[in-house]
Amino acid sequence: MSTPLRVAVIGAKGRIGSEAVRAVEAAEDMELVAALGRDDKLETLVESGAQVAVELTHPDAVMRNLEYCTAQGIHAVVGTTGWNEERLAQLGEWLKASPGTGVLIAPNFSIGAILTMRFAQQAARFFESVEVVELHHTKKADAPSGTATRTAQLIAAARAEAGLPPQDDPTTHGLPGARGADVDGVPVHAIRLRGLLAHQEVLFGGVGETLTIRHDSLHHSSFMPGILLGARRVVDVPGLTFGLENFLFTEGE
Ligand SMILES: NC(=O)C1=CN([C@@H]2O[C@H](COP(=O)(O)OP(=O)(O)OC[C@H]3O[C@@H](n4cnc5c(N)ncnc54)[C@H](OP(=O)(O)O)[C@@H]3O)[C@@H](O)[C@H]2O)C=CC1
Ligand SMILES: O=C(O)C1=N[C@H](C(=O)O)C[C@H](O)C1
Repeated sequence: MSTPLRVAVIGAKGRIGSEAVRAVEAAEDMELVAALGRDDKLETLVESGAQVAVELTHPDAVMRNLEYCTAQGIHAVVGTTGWNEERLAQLGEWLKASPGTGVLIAPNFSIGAILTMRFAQQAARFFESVEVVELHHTKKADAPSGTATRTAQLIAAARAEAGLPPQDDPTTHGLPGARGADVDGVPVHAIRLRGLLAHQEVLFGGVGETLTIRHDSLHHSSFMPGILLGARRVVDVPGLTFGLENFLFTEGE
């Protein structure tokens, strides 16, 4: 049997982090070498010999953690949200200074959510209207979700590629926010409700018909196969990979 992959989890006491700790412990080809909470030192990652850090913390913490990991040549699988162009550019600089290190940022690790994005991308060019509704638990720090933002960006790119005009919105009266956030011309609505975990609907409208693509993550276990796959693959893919689909689909699929 080959040597197990040495994996650490940062944010190990959180909702998804605690599930990731259990998943890594249960994986036969991995060894959990560190489980870091807010008060633990990042130096533990080096001391424990971690090859991959799974980063599942908070948008306020993720950059500091990744600066450390990339400087130390520790690969990272990142589920934490809150990404924008500026943050990605900064991460790109750190990776440039650390050739050979791989970072995977996955707005969503669940296969259903990745397929939702893919199907939405495919459907986008056929419909005049599209809106995204994401629904999450009440403890979520960011809105709209990373998944909804990514979904809207992919839809907008597909519409632009197909030569579709911007969506017409005749709203001139009402309350600010009623039409949601504008992500590249796609309205995105964020709902926070007790009892929910992570859910998304992509609603398309055309002449006399609508199409709704819906995904529900009912438990944090839905994210685990994606995290484990990311950890196995990221060690062989230097630089930044954005989206788990890059490790799931073959070219042209
Ligand atoms: N990509 C995906 O598929 C998924 C992504 N997520 C994302 O993962 C992130 C975490 O979500 P969730 O588990 O629900 O959040 P939680 O608040 O439950 O967990 C975050 C954990 O990180 C800890 N933490 C905060 N700062 C640091 C730090 N500097 N170092 C180490 N640990 C730290 C927190 O500690 P404390 O408790 O002391 O505050 C907490 O235990 C979010 O950005 C969320 O959107 C979530 C699910 C799926
Ligand atoms: O905070 C969460 O819970 C989730 N965050 C990710 C996101 O913002 O898209 C993934 C999933 O929706 C759960």
